[in-house]
Amino acid sequence: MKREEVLMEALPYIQQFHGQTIVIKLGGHAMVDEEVLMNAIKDAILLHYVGMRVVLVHGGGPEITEKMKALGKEPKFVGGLRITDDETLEIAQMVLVGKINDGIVSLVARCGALGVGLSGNDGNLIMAKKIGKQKVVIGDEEHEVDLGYVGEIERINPEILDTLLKNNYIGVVAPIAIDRAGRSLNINADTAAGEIAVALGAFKLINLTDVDGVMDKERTQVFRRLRVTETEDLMADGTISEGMIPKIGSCVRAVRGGVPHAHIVNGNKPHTILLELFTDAGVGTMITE
Ligand SMILES: Nc1ncnc2c1ncn2[C@@H]1O[C@H](COP(=O)(O)OP(=O)(O)O)[C@@H](O)[C@H]1O
Ligand SMILES: CC(=O)N[C@@H](CCC(=O)OP(=O)(O)O)C(=O)O
Repeated sequence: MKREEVLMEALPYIQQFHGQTIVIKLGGHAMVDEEVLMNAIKDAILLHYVGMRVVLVHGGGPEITEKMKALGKEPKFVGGLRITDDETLEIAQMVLVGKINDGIVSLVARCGALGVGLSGNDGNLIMAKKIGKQKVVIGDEEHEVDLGYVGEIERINPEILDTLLKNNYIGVVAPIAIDRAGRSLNINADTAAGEIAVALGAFKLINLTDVDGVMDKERTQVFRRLRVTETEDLMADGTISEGMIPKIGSCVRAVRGGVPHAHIVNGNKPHTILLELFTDAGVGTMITE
């Protein structure tokens, strides 16, 4: 395709997206490779300059795990959620808020835009309550495990993000929430991104991961478009498993909550966000109601 044709193919999308809000979840694996992260941020900045209101919600699970191990702590998960004691919460806050969030804001600045870093504590952005005890089956026996300082989201107060977006900043959000008593809780970043997309009335939620999208059971083909009911069938027959479950969960929450499209794309390949949004064919999976 000629260069002018590529640009003209993007025009109707640019017109449609202008002034709309987009929430991009940066997956934990992208966080350990600066080049991968930089490519995603460059795409986000292009979206910002074509007039979209951009919010980046990041993970950092692999880095929290690494830091815990370095400090002699063994990471444990129940249903994909990290069991979080006092010390783990401190490590998670250090890694997510102190390191990763700040690092992303710096990269945004290096790419020529202004980012503001927030955790869910800021302006009561993400309010949550402790999940508490969860049932797990070990062998033949059912046990109850207390997840500790892990939160389930009760409410998003998007005013602080709205204020930043209105003033032309890119919002960068770490997955830490605050409870009613003002204590911090660790929350899953996919869930946070879905809830924030709903609360902001976003036009799109993009979830970046390490595969090309939602794939069939044999992992040979990517589904380009899926309806919520189809994702439910793929969950029921085990096609969607492991780390893909919370991603689909947050996409389903988002589209059910009024976000017209949620996308899952490969963050390890350069500029997949732009190719998914600005080309007719797309490159990942688009989920709609
Ligand atoms: N149907 C599916 N299609 C694609 N990937 C799947 C599917 N089911 C499970 N997965 C797994 O989900 C993983 C993505 O989740 P995860 O590793 O948690 O990503 P991230 O760290 O980017 O948040 C993929 O690498 C893949 O192993
Ligand atoms: C409660 C819980 O599990 N919180 C996550 C927060 C980070 C996250 O979600 O990071 P990814 O997107 O990289 O998985 C954790 O501690 O790993």
